[in-house]
Amino acid sequence: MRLIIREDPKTVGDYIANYICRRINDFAPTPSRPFVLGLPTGSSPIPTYKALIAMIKEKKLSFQNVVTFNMDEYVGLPRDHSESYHTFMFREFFSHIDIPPSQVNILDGNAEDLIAECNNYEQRIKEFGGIELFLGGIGEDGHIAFNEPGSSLASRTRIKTLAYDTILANARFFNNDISAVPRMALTVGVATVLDAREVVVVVTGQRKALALSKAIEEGVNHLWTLSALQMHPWALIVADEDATAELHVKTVKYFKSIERVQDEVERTQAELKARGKKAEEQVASVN
Ligand SMILES: N[C@@H]1[C@@H](O)[C@H](O)[C@@H](COP(=O)(O)O)O[C@@H]1O
Repeated sequence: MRLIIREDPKTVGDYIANYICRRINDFAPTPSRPFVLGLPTGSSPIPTYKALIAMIKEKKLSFQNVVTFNMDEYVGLPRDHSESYHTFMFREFFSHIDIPPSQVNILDGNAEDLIAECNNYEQRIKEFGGIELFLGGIGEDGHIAFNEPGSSLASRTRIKTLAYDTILANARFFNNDISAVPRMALTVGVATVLDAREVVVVVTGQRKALALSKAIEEGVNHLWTLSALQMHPWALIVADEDATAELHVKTVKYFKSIERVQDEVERTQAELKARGKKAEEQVASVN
């Protein structure tokens, strides 16, 4: 697992947006081979969405051949409610970009048969060949998507009862009226996230600091479901300085040094490549 630390939520968002932009452009998606991207809601990914919107407007990136799968949705909240995740995604992201709405997948928390809705979601992900990159956020209790403490690390898309802590945390979106926060949600499972070929998680703010330390400094544990990321072969967490408040100084220094060395390696590789190209050109001009 890699941990990248940036100054604040804005620079975290810029880093992740650049990262996703590079991945999608390198993948060079086409209609028959789209880039399949998993997406979260919450306040943490908003700076990433803002930066991606700017890149798409500047034509550095396109979502024409991107298919998205959102992580979760409340059960029983009307789809057009201002706090449904469906409304959130269109308000904060999809309405501002060039993605055809038919390529957006969001769980339907009002489906007549919620179990069938969850199973079909897993099936649809499979039909697209799996998720290439899953972007996630976390709750204060370390939950990824709505995989609350105690969720099976082998879980798949299903109905989940929300933890009281999550209901309290999300009341801020419902005029601080706890009774207005839905009690249940549909969510991809921990295993659904781990199945993605790459996972990137945004963690910002001091209120996420304990969760971050539990997830990366301690063992894999179902009480902090983000920790399951330790089992993933290609996982990246991008955090701001505030979110590192509970980490050991040694941990922060370690991950910062890894980034420095990685930068050096990449610079050297680029220099060698450029030198090789120049030599090739010289040989070609002599011939
Ligand atoms: N189900 C969502 C999570 O997917 C999200 O990561 C979390 C964090 O939200 P915020 O980024 O606003 O702290 O909120 C909810 O619980």
